[in-house]
Amino acid sequence: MLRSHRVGDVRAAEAALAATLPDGELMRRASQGLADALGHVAAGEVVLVLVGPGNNGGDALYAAVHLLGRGVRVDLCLLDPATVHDDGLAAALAAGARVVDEPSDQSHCLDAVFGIGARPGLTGRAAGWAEWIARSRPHTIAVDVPSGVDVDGATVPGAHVRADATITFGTYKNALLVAPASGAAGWNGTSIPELVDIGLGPYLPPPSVEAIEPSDGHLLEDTFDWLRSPTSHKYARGVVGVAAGSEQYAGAAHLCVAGAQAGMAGMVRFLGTAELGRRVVDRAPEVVVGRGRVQAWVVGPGGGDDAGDQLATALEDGVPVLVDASGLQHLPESFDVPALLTPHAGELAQMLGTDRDAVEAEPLAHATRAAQRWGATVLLKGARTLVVTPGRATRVNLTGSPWLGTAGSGDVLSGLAGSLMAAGADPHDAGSLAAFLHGAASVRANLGGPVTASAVAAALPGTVAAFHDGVLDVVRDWRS
Ligand SMILES: NC(=O)C1=CN([C@@H]2O[C@H](COP(=O)(O)OP(=O)(O)OC[C@H]3O[C@@H](n4cnc5c(N)ncnc54)[C@H](OP(=O)(O)O)[C@@H]3O)[C@@H](O)[C@H]2O)[C@@H](O)CC1
Ligand SMILES: Nc1ncnc2c1ncn2[C@@H]1O[C@H](COP(=O)(O)OP(=O)(O)O)[C@@H](O)[C@H]1O
Repeated sequence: MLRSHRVGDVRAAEAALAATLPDGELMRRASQGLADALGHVAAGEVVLVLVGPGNNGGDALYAAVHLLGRGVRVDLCLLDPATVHDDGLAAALAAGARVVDEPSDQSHCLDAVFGIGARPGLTGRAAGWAEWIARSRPHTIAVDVPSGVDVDGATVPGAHVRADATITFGTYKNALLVAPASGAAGWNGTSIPELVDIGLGPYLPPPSVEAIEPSDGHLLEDTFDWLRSPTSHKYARGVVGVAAGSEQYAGAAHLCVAGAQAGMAGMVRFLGTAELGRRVVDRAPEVVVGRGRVQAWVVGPGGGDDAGDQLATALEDGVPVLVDASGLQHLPESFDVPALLTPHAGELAQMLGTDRDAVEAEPLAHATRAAQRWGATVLLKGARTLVVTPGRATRVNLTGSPWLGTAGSGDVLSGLAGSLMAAGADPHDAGSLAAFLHGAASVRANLGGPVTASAVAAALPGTVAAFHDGVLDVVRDWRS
């Protein structure tokens, strides 16, 4: 699991760790890690270091000393000479760095303007530097976080640096994992921002945000008891009820069922018109049509006018329910059963009475508001799907690629997540595991190119097996 922490928690952990160490040891570790991560910069090349007023600037100044020792040339732009980290500046100057007034034609840049002490949005010279980076495109590495982003809220309310990569210290910060701020951190293809271990681990509280990784396949056995039982049977695995599809969106029934069949449940029960039921069974003969006992419901994907009635009927069963698409327009005041709501940004905006742009600008805040409002788990679909449950660490999904934004892929996701709930996962685990597997399946189906929702569903069983066996390799393809 990748974990990120809020600034206040990082500062408290740093203080507790620093109290056990000689003065300056933490910055020594951070700057050494930073210099190691800059191993690709060759002797003779020029790095421009943008130096702010605090410890973030200090980290970069000491890293510059290592670079200069390797024959790299270092130019320094100081935001304010009066507030710069004095000892760091003296060390860098003694090692051969030179101070320049403004950026010019340097091919490498180290953004050490602000770190976790940042107030969001750059102004004055710092904003000008961010513009220079956007215009001149030096290869830019952000120190700890890209300057100007909102570190905890993971938003980008004003001018900020867009980096090619970020080297962060001790633990991830929310802005590095969660959109839209993560877009400034320089996710590149299959790689992720680099974490330098400075020994913070034992001092950190539970995370604010976490992300499932390919090595977390143990989560399946942790979550689904029957996986370890030699005597398990289809009812032990659970039955998922799918009320999806309509005359207009008949395909949603197939895709949702395909997702559900690729999940952990032992049986899929379909509820819809007789005609739709016949078509579903034609394509998936394992599916049982009609009412009956289920351990979880999926209601709403591709639903028609009867989505509200279907949701009311499902809720009478007293089992966990996943509500998607048109079902989201008929939410009760609150839920008596565990509930997983799976809107995209437009649907969440409608639920909260705001507009899509507002949700996309602040997805974490809006998903959190909805989770609190309905006392439910909210899975906000998007490039960085969020799963928010009151009282739990938010999960962000880091698998997939932009190719996953294709018609019907949300229907596959809801079937899969519902199937995981029927098989015993709570909404938080079901939503986050489903988002992880769904994204990974899309990349495995066709790394670097288009996929259909059907292809994603077809790749799911193999993805589940590889995850379980600990042999998942490439699971994401992001560029920012
Ligand atoms: N703590 C540790 O032990 C370790 C810390 N480490 C490193 O320290 C970094 C945190 O350093 P930091 O606390 O000095 O804050 P930093 O981000 O450099 O900001 C400096 C000051 O800038 C100002 N300011 C902020 N935003 C602004 C804006 N938009 N526009 C204008 N001004 C703005 C604000 O000052 P103010 O204006 O509020 O007086 C702020 O206090 C951390 O990210 C990591 O790199 C590592 O070495 C490991 C050990
Ligand atoms: N840019 C993107 N990068 C990665 N995944 C995306 C992107 N855009 C959308 N997705 C994923 O694709 C799915 C789309 O779901 P949804 O919007 O409900 O589509 P549909 O209604 O057509 O099924 C979600 O799982 C979402 O997280």
